Amino acid sequence: MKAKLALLASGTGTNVRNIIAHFENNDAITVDCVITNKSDAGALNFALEKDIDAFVFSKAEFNDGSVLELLKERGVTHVILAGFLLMISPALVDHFKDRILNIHPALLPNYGGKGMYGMNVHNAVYENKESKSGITIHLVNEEYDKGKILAQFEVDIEGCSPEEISSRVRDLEQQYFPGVIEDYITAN
Ligand SMILES: Nc1nc2c(c(=O)[nH]1)N[C@@H](CN(C=O)c1ccc(C(=O)N[C@@H](CCC(=O)O)C(=O)O)cc1)CN2
Ligand SMILES: NCC(=O)N[C@@H]1O[C@H](COP(=O)([O-])[O-])[C@@H](O)[C@H]1O
Repeated sequence: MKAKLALLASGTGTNVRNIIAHFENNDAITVDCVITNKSDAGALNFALEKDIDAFVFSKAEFNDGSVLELLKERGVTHVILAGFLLMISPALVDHFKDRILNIHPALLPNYGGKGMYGMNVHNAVYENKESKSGITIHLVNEEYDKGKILAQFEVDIEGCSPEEISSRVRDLEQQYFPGVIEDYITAN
């Protein structure tokens, strides 16, 4: 069965851009749409550049069933959280059970949960003088960052500033996230 992805993002969209590029010539797995809660999200521009439908919804609409309805109407099979900063509702988690993937910019279970996003994560890792950081790709359940871990990748961060940590972690995201998505969908 062909897979249709909805990419959810709130920020600059480097992961959205990378995922779109990765699946551009893939007939089995396609990017159906990009959805954001921020009208100024960079992710919107990357979608429009590639003629991929893009939508902006409010936080309320993510929770009142509007986004779920759109996903059903479009026949989306998997939801990819690519720097999405709102809690995914129980209704969405239930409908897409084991079919929502998230990337977290740290080595869970450490440095996860409410408030742990973007530079907040890298600042905390820096303050705790960690020698390593990395990324975690996991299934999404009803809590922040508690779903089944699918993959983790580490990077040395000795002597790095929070900004340098962010850069090294982003490199891991670019290198691994699309492939983990593809492997998971292909195997399940
Ligand atoms: N049901 C789930 N929803 C989401 C998950 C998840 O695992 N289960 N992952 C997050 C992504 N994420 C970490 O990977 C994350 C994103 C945002 C927050 C957070 O604290 N957000 C703030 C609001 C920020 C804003 O509005 O700009 C908050 O909730 O107060 C924590 C973790 C995506 N959704
Ligand atoms: N906890 C969630 C979280 O912090 N996600 C992080 O937001 C960034 C989005 O960047 P992008 O918009 O350039 O893809 C990424 O580093 C991603 O890991």
